Parts: sequence; structure tokens; C-alpha cells
Amino acid sequence: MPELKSFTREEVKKHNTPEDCWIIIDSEVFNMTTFADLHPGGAGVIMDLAGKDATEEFYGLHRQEVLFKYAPKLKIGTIANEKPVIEMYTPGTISKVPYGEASAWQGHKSPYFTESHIKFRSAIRKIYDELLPEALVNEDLGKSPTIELNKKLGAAGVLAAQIGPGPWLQGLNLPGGVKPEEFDYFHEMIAHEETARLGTPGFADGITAGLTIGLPPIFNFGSPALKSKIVPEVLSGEKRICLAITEPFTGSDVAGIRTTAKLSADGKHFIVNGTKKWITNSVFCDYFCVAVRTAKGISMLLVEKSDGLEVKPIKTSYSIAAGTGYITFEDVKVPVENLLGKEGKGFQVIMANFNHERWAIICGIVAGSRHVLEETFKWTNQRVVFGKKLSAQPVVRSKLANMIAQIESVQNWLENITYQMVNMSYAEQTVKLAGPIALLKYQSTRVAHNISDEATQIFGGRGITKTGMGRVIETFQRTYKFAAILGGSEEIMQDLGVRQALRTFPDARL
Ligand code: HEM
Repeated sequence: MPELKSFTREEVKKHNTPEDCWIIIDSEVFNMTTFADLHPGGAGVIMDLAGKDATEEFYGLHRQEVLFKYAPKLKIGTIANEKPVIEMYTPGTISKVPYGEASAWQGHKSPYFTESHIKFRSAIRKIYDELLPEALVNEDLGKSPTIELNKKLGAAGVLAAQIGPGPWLQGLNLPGGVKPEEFDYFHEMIAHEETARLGTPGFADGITAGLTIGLPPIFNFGSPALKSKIVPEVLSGEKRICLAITEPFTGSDVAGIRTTAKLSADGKHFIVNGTKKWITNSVFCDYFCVAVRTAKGISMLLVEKSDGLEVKPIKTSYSIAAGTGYITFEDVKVPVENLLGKEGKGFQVIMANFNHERWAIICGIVAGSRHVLEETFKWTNQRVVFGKKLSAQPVVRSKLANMIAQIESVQNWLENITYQMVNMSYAEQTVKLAGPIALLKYQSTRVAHNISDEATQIFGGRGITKTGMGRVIETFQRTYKFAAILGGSEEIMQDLGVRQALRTFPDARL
């Protein structure tokens, strides 16, 4: 890094040739002489501003992260007696952009959140902010999280934070120094929100998706021996797990699964045969929670990676970093002790698990939508078109209003449902919350659809460009559909929500 000096604006003006080119960005001085020819936007645009203040032009075309990356090489000093006016982001910071965070984080009263949640969010956001450069590169290259990173996040408590409160947290570190006994579903909600806020859905799913949905069947339905072996291995990041339900012939229609598990002649093993499709994390997993058909009906089995089990990556519309795969089972031997719940009662295991999975998806998609809103709000306040900020156009304000109103409504419903989860037993949640969670999932992904659409229109070409100002919007509009399909499609969610309501319908008449 060059030694930093203090200059006057008059001095900077003199450095205005290709051989000696300086510019000012927010009272900081950059020597662009060597970099101009390497500049992705070309040398010409830099030379037009040589010796001048380029703050507005810079922020009209670049994300702040460009400065984080290049300032150490290019910054040579500051303008005397001036201070930067634009806030530089520091890891872990809570956004001050209106509606950039849920209201509790922007000075409004909340019946739900405490100091413990506040320190938890800051800590986990800091961890993810520091991970972002690596996440962006790997998302682009399709490189899944390494086991070393997994272990690091395990040690920091990021993995444990994705699966809710319970005895499995005892003795573990959690972000922000939150004690295991303090940890509740609002902490977990924050963990899912922050994971989504990374804005690298493939890589983020590579870290958390498998265990969020694959571990609960173990601790809710596994034998004590299975629990004590597998849960600590996964939460420490040493081993990875996934949930394998969907098949080439069966999506939301879970009852139609064809993968079979036949008892061996000695009664000691199930022999599994069949296929599973779209299984997140399966490419690099050690453990698979698999829905199978046994002599007694649908059952759930924990299958370890072993002979006869093969996984091929599937290229979806987001990054293959998520390790989404197609699994084939050919005479895979699984000990009968690996049965989760009772034989023939797998449907109950799957259904009970779905509530948590769907709720986690909602937390992520609502946070992802809010992140898009935040980015769009910032953009409309900095982008100048027809001589005015975008936010000066009534049509743009109308779009922002639409986005804000929709995001706030699903956020508030989510907080209400999360409060129910905090205060209900697992069994009560299973009965009472399946319908509301299904309807909220449906509504949240409709909101994501609308927000994605409005944001992409506002960002224009940048909303369909992978790097640069619209990066977050481009990723979101390419990937939000995952949430509308995975864990139960919108159509199934609508239907389930109303059917659940009809089950408790009183004999009420008009
Ligand atoms: C410290 C100074 C600067 C650095 C480090 C820098 C760096 C970059 C980088 C990394 C990109 C690619 C962004 C992407 O990922 O899409 C870019 C694009 C660009 N830059 Fe710069 N830049 C600087 C200053 C400027 C200035 C003063 C201008 C003058 C207008 C400028 C004009 C552009 C343009 C037109 C593009 C293409 C933007 C687009 O595709 O929309 N840059 N710059």
C-alpha cells in the first residue's frame, strides 16, 4: 500500500495526463496512471476525469466493494481539511437504508426481539460479510464450500444456528456468545435471513441447506445411538448430511415415491434400490436421509455414503456450488438400526420435517427479497437519469411503495408464526402451523416474484448482468424460483393451507 499523503484539490488538478493521472473519490486521492489501461470500463472514461473529482461518476457505476478491493493499491492520500461524506460499509453493520432491515432493527418497538437477538445478528452478519469475497468467487466458479470452511463455520456456531433450539446445542459456541439455553426460533430465523443475505444462493446452500433439512429427522426420530454419533459430527462441520425425498417420477406427490428398501434374509439390513433427484448437497455429502418404500409403506432411512450409492451433479439455474445431485442406489446395504421413526410411518417424519423446512425457506426468501429492496432503494437514490435521481420519478416511487408494502406484510406474518413456534411444543406446531406456514410460503414466494420483477425493471440492463451494480438483483431474479418450488410448490402450498383450515372448520353457517 502506498504511503498516504495530504493534497490540495489544486495539486490534484495538475495530474491530468495519461502519464500522470490522479482522481478524487469522496475526498480520497487515487493514482490511476497504471490502472487506467487495465480498467474494465476502459482508460478513456478515466482520462476524461483526470485531475478531477470523480465521486458521482464512480458511484453511478460501481459498488463500494470495488473500492475495498482496489483502494489498497491505488489510494495515495486524502484532500486536506476534507472528510469523506459517504459511509463505508464495515462488516456486521445493520443497514440504515429505510426498510433495508425489519423494523425491529431500525428503531421500532418489537415484542419479539431482545438484546440477545441483536448481538446474534451482528455477529453472524460479520462472519458472512467476511466470507463474501470467497462466496462470490465460488458461486461463479461453481466450487462447493470446502470441508475446512465447513469446520470453521461449525466452530463458530454458524451451522448449529440453522437447526433450532434443543439439547443438541449444549456445549456448543454460538455466534455473538449467545448461550445455548437462550437460543430460540427467532435466533434461527436470523441465521436463515443472514445466510440468504449473502446473495450467493448456491454457495450458501452448499453450507447450510443440507443440514437444515437433513438433520432434524435424525434428532427428532433417530435412535439415541444415531443421534449421539451424527448430530455432533454434522454440527462441527466434519461431516455433511442431506435430505433425499424427490425422485424423477415424484416431486410434491411424495406418496408416489418408488425407491425401495427390502429387508435382507437375516433381517439385519435394508437393501435400497432406486433414484433421487434434485438433492441439495448430495454431491459432497456423507449422510443421506432417504424416503423409501418398505413392506410396511413409506419409511425414512439414514444411509451412509457406501458402495452402490452414486451421485451425479445436476446443473440448475443457480450455482453448482450447492452440490445438487442425482442419486442412484443399487443394492445399498443399510443397517435396520438406521430407521428413522417407525417402519411404514415415514410419511409422518417427512410431514413433520416439512414445517421446519418451509419456515426456513420463508426466512431466506423474505430476507433475500428485502436485500433486493435495499439495493434498489439505494440505486434509485444514487442513479441520475434525465437530470434527476431515479427516486424523483413518481413511477419509480410507486414501484418502491409496492415493494415495501409487500415485504413488510410477509415479514410481520413470519414474525408472528415464529412466535408461535417459540411458544408451542413440536407436536403442537405440527398440528397448528402446517396450514399457516404453507400459506405464508406461498405468499412469500409471490412477493419475491413481484419484488424481483420491479427491481429488475428499475435496474434495467444491470439487473440482468452478473457483476457490477445489479449483481444482487441479477442473482435473485435468476434464483428466487427455487423457493417457489422446493419444499412444496406454490400450488401445493395454497391447497394444503386451505385443506388444513377446512379440517378444523366449525359447524358455522351464514
Ligand atoms: C478507483 C477508481 C476505479 C476503480 C478501482 C474502478 C474499477 C472498475 C471495475 C472493477 C469495473 C468492473 C465492474 C463490474 O464488475 O462490472 C469498472 C467498470 C467501469 N468503470 Fe470503473 N473504476 C474506477 C473509476 C472509474 C471512474 C472514475 C469512471 C468514470 C466514469 C469509471 C467508469 C467505469 C465504467 C463506465 C465501467 C463499466 C460499468 C458498467 O459496465 O456498467 N470507473 N470499474
